[in-house]
Amino acid sequence: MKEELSDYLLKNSFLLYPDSFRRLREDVYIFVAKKDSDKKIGLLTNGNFKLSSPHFAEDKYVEELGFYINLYPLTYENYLILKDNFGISPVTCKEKASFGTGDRLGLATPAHIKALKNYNVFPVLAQQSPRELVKTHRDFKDVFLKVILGVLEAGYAGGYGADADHIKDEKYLIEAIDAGYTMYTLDLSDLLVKISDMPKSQLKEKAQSLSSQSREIIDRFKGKKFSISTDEDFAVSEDELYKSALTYEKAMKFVEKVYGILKDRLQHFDLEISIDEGEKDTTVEDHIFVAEYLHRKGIDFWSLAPKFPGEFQKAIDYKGDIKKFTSGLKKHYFLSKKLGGYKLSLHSGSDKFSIYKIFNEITEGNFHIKTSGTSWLQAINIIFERDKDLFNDLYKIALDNLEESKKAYKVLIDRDDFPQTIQTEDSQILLKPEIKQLFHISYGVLLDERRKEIYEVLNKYEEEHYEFVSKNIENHLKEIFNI
Ligand SMILES: O=C(O)[C@@H](O)[C@@H](O)[C@H](O)C(=O)CO
Repeated sequence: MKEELSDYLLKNSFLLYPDSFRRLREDVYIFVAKKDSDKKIGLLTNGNFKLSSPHFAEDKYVEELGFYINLYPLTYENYLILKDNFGISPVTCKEKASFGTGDRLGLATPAHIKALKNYNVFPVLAQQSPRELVKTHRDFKDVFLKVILGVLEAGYAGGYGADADHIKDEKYLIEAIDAGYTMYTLDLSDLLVKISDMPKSQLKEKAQSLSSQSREIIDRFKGKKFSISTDEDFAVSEDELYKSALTYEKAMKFVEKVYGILKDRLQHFDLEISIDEGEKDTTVEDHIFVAEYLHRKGIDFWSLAPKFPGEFQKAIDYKGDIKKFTSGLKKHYFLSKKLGGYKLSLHSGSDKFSIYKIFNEITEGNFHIKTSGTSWLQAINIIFERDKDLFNDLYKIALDNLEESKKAYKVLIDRDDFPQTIQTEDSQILLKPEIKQLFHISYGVLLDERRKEIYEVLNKYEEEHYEFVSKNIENHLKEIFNI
């Protein structure tokens, strides 16, 4: 039947995505088809199941298929009808290992699935932060819908999650809840109290105002010794615990508030606490304070993203001392087991090839890794391959706006690191770390200035784009799982 459908669609100028064609129930088949760059959800039915605003030919009975055919835009309304009938929604994660793939352009989900489905890892496909939404002029619903479309296009019937990433306020939280996200990453970085320049006397004075719960945590853990293995142990410092309490207590109130909202509105969700974008590495005392505080408030979080030793800059490999990273990771993992069953999450996880294996090994496969910009860079790679003029244009725009783009991301590049024009004959040029970072953080301005042109190239070379994205994610996974 797939071939007949494909022929029929072709006659009507639509291209069928063959993997998308599947039976949802006895009398309903679903598929995705595209005309130019416009993708539609198609249904073959016996005439009694419909979505709204049919686009193709309402209730047209097609003799050679033996079904009625309709094509629909994937609107949120249509998603809800599909969801209620066929359970195509994202779900919370029950697996040990999970991997997040942000898709800034809303085009990459089929490619992400192609790579992820071959590994024992739970895919979190709709992962986007408000920072990314603002820069790409999208919203949580749009990200969500593009992922659903990608899931249907790939014919993927497995579980997957949707991560409202780096939530810092209620407005975005509510938008994500309304859209149907399953994972909520609370980014506490803006709420951390800066104590690094406070004199000791002021610290002491401030400590007087800590809540009784914070004091209890300090009393319970101060001076405690933990043994990771026969030759690895660490002790918890009272001074450091005070500093952690002073730094994090305010942020804990935000988590409490958000948790209350999530509990009121949702039956199931995965909650991630992200403290990786703070100014200093997460100490064991920070970790203990945060996890204990939340547990004592009955807040059951799914994962914690500490700031591990070393630099986790966007788009490039880990920078720093791998021994220190390993030792820090061991302590955090030890604590995550000791304090209660949440996993560790690695943010800025794109291209951190030199530490993936260690991360998997030390966490015994209990981890979450987030990537996003690395998939956007594959779009840039395609443009480099297929349209040098556009690529040169994008390079110039990115350079001209570097200072603005740097405001949102911590990177070490400067205007002086870059030549005025780029050697496009050099096929390795996009592997240079500074070039990767430049494009990685410039997506906002590039989409503002050349959105139409970028999407046109990616639509024209869709298969190649998918190939680039899936190979790249596969390279990440191979390294993680040491394959
Ligand atoms: O760019 C963003 O805002 C996000 O994609 C990231 O910060 C995300 O949390 C991440 O770490 C992806 O690598």
